Amino acid sequence: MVLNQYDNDLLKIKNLHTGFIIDGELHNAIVDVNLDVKPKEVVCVVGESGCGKSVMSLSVMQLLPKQNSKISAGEILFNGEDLTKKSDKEMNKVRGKDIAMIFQEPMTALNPVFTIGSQLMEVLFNHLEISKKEAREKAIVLLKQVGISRPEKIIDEYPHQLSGGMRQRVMIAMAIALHPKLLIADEPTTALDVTVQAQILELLKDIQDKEDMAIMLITHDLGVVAEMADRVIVMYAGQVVETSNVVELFTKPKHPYTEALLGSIPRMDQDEEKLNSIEGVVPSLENMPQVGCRFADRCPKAFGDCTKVTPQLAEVADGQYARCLLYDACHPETTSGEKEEVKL
Ligand SMILES: Nc1ncnc2c1ncn2[C@@H]1O[C@H](COP(=O)(O)OP(=O)(O)OP(=O)(O)O)[C@@H](O)[C@H]1O
Repeated sequence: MVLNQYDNDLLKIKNLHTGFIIDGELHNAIVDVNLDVKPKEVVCVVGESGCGKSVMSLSVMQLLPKQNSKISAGEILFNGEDLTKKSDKEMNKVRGKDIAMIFQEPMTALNPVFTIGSQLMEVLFNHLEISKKEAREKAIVLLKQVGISRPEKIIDEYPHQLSGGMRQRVMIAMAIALHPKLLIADEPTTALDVTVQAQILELLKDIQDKEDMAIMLITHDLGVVAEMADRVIVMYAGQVVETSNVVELFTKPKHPYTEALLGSIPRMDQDEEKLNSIEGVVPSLENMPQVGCRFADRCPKAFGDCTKVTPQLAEVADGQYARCLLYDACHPETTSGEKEEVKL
């Protein structure tokens, strides 16, 4: 694939809508998602459970169940080529080689009845014409590269013989085996304890640097975001509600949902007994508001029009985008911080 000289994005998702067929009707799980990942960039996607992070990433990989899901609109451009137009055979070539993915629980991604070596070698055989001996040597090098000591022994072991952290390292080895330009990591450290989590994040950073690889890291952990991200995409109820570089996101969040997420991080100097949380839940697909802001009923800053006018994602500060009527010129914020109702 040749990078389009007019477009410096490695991945560009445009107006993506992906839905599930429930009781014969298509319900969109993600709506009008726009985002991009530049070469070598670490983009973190954050949001509460159920906000569409995984559906978005599985849409990129074309790994959603065909029988009940559908990309109903939009484009997923990778190096300028639309992945939604590719056949299964073409996507098999992209997966692993150009874009790789790791998941939260490596035990579910690894096959328990095959050795680590045979699973790693299979990735190599799928894309490269090499002998068994060469593949085994490459597999050992890869295991070393992800920090597995005694790789010559581990290569012949089965997944259940390894710790959670080692299994995730094996998954990372499989993911980087073919030097992909983009790694999608869906909650890669959630199932691990904190020390192992820190080691895995360190490893991902190190590999990203050495391999010149971009990472789209999906997480609900803002500590991970602060540690890893160049840029952050905040999702809520199937939509991107804010995108910003990491420093601005933490220092000058724009969307009330981002503010609420940041406000729910426990702080050492907090003397309140109760942790801050965002009241309410993300609406289910069947109960998604079709008009207005999807966060309105949980938003402390909501005003009259928020349930009536659907906000669009718009640039609200240099390089910072938010989907919120607070920044719509028709809905000016008063100096007192109160919102004015627009008089038509
Ligand atoms: N196979 C499926 N069939 C029907 N609905 C689904 C399916 N997979 C996901 N959904 C729905 O799509 C919405 C988005 O789910 P998704 O898994 O992308 O959320 P998420 O942000 O990744 O959450 P988590 O952090 O818990 O993984 C949710 O309402 C979920 O119930």
